[in-house]
Amino acid sequence: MLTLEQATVRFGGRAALDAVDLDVAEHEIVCVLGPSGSGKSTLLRAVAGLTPVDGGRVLLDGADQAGVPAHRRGVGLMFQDHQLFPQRDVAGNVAFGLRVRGAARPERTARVAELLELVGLPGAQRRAVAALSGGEQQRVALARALAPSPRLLMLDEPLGQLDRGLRERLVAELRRLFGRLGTTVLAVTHDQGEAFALADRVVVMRDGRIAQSGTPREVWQRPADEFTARFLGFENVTAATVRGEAADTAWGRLPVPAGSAQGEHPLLVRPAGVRLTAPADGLRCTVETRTFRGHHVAVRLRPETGPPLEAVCALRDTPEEGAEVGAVFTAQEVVVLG
Ligand SMILES: Nc1ncnc2c1ncn2[C@@H]1O[C@H](COP(=O)(O)OP(=O)(O)OP(=O)(O)O)[C@@H](O)[C@H]1O
Repeated sequence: MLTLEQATVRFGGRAALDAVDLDVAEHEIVCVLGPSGSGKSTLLRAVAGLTPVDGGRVLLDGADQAGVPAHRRGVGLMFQDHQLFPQRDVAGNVAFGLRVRGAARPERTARVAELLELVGLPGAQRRAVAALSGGEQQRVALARALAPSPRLLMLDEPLGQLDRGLRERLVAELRRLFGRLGTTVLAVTHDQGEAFALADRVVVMRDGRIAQSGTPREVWQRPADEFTARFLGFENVTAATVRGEAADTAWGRLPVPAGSAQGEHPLLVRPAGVRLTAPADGLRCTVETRTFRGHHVAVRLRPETGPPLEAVCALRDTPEEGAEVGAVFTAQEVVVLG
């Protein structure tokens, strides 16, 4: 339903969006992920019609949007800081887009009630927005964006201001809600957890280009390159020379899955692929730090050769800080990167 063809936006000669091709299907939830300045907001603004494209095309349902102003594109926008109208009550905020569209009062009243029910704030019509919690304000902003039934809903860091626990809850709620409504969503976030929990498809951006696009599982399991792997928080990345099902690296010779690309490539070992043994049975390492993460412990190792390694251990198997251990690598958790 949304197509970008070679979409380009330049600011003073520099491309913030650089010949981007992207398709979003009806009912799909796509999350654009990337570091600060990678062009995520520019992408949203170009689709919304708030920033004109300098090259390429934006199509909605097959129609080129060149020259179509933002308010005629039929897209809903929800920004990071909600931008609720503080002088209006909840109903006044939710009804805003409906009023702009000229909906009659009975229709507005019914729609506002329906939406507040949907976002989990039934009966909140007359409450003052200033008196709402951050999570409640976020729900009101969402109801307001959904009110005119946009064909495409765009969210820019929708949960940016909220604390982690609330974000995790809301993200699960949002996914269920969008699924039920069949909403097509293009969301932007720099938070991987949020993107992976919300999206059917994740698009990773770097310097105005798409570095990788795939299902959360695909991107997580097979990051396309070193940039994406590091951006996702993987630290066990090193240069490697791959021959057959083995790779020579600074950590010694590692097993790699059959069919891996051959020759010189960066190589990623997921932390689950680093198993701890007796020092003599693997790469000798010193345990530097241990970080408790609920059901497991992240262990940072200083190997006798090569960069630091991150491993995960079960709570009861965790070695002491300062202990000498051996590291053994599991081929299934090794990814030869592009
Ligand atoms: N109006 C503007 N004028 C000049 N440069 C701009 C403008 N808007 C964005 N840029 C530049 O374009 C690049 C991409 O910015 P953009 O806001 O799209 O990135 P982002 O990925 O959304 O970043 P963040 O996560 O920090 O919001 C940046 O280098 C930014 O400085």
